[in-house]
Amino acid sequence: MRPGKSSRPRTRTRPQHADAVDGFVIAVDRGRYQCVLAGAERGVVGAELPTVTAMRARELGRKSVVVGDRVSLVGDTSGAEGALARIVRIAERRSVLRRTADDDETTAEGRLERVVVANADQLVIVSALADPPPRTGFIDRCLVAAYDADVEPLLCLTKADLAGPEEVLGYYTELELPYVLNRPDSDLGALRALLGGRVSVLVGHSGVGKSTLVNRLVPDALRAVGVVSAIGRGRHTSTSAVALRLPPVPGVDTDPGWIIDTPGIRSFGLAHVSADSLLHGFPDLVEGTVDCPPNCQHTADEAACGLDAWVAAGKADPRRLASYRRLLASRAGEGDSRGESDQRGPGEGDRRGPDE
Ligand SMILES: Nc1nc2c(ncn2[C@@H]2O[C@H](COP(=O)(O)OP(=O)(O)OP(=O)(O)O)[C@@H](O)[C@H]2O)c(=O)[nH]1
Ligand SMILES: [Zn+2]
Repeated sequence: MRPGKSSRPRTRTRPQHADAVDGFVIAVDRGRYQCVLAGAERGVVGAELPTVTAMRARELGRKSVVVGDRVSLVGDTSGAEGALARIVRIAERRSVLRRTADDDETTAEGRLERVVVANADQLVIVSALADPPPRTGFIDRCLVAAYDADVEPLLCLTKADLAGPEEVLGYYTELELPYVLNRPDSDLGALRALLGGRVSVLVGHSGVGKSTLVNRLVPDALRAVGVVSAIGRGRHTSTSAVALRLPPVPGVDTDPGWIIDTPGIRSFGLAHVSADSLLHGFPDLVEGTVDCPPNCQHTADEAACGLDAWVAAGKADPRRLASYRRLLASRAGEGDSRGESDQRGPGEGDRRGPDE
């Protein structure tokens, strides 16, 4: 079952792991990591996507491994039943998305690990146009998380058969936000094209039609092979993010991409995002801050904040400023309520915080 085992040197302290193979982490469940070997990841067409189960090598120390991580694997990477490989290296992450403080406090993994997804290229913000009505506050929060993580946002507006997109799109006119409209009978071609060649994270509130969309994008059969049989093994899994391989588009030779579904993630945390970075989620407001006093927190109680005049002059939608300030306040709350170290260091005690 384990080719070459007897002929290999069995030193446990090989410094470099020259024989390590590259893998892509698609699911995490109770200290076990499901990885797809590089190569298989791109090349496999059809149902079978072989996965390797791995655990963390002790040498990783306290470094976490999350879905989307590119890792180096040693040991038994055959993927055979019962085989266990070891993750010995985590490649530098090109992006990191963190969850909010209140998500998934019930598991040890959830409490310890705030990073949910690494190396995403795109954040697909799924929002219904009706039933439930769109929540721009949620979309704004996701946009901030995306810009902060250097992940491209894509607005996916579902239930377009129930309501038009004009109001939502009107709110975002200044942003030139890429978007797709979805209805039960719509052709997914445009969306698939935007997902091609990338790792895209899907996020959305309950009821917006995210599962419906994921089911249409990735047929059940593919998922059963890719993840359920690999980690489910008949028991309930506590996984909070799962990468799913998109099926190849007939007649198209390019990489169809991956989607990462985030069933347990209600939103993304912004406690680590500075007030100025938060502003990057509101490019329509940025210019309005050029005349702000130094260290302006841009909150409503900053008497000299330039944003009030900017909005009063009709340069931006007042709802956008209100949304920005709500996020500023909630971000401070996230840090406070969970005892997380917030942005204001002890040395800054004489400066008032954003929400006080
Ligand atoms: N009219 C309409 N209904 C839809 C559409 N997409 C999904 N639905 C319905 O909306 C409801 C919620 O869809 P789900 O896919 O379960 O929503 P979800 O976002 O996954 O929500 P959770 O399962 O709670 O996480 C279901 O009754 C779907 O049939 C759509 O495009 N148009
Ligand atoms: Zn200001």
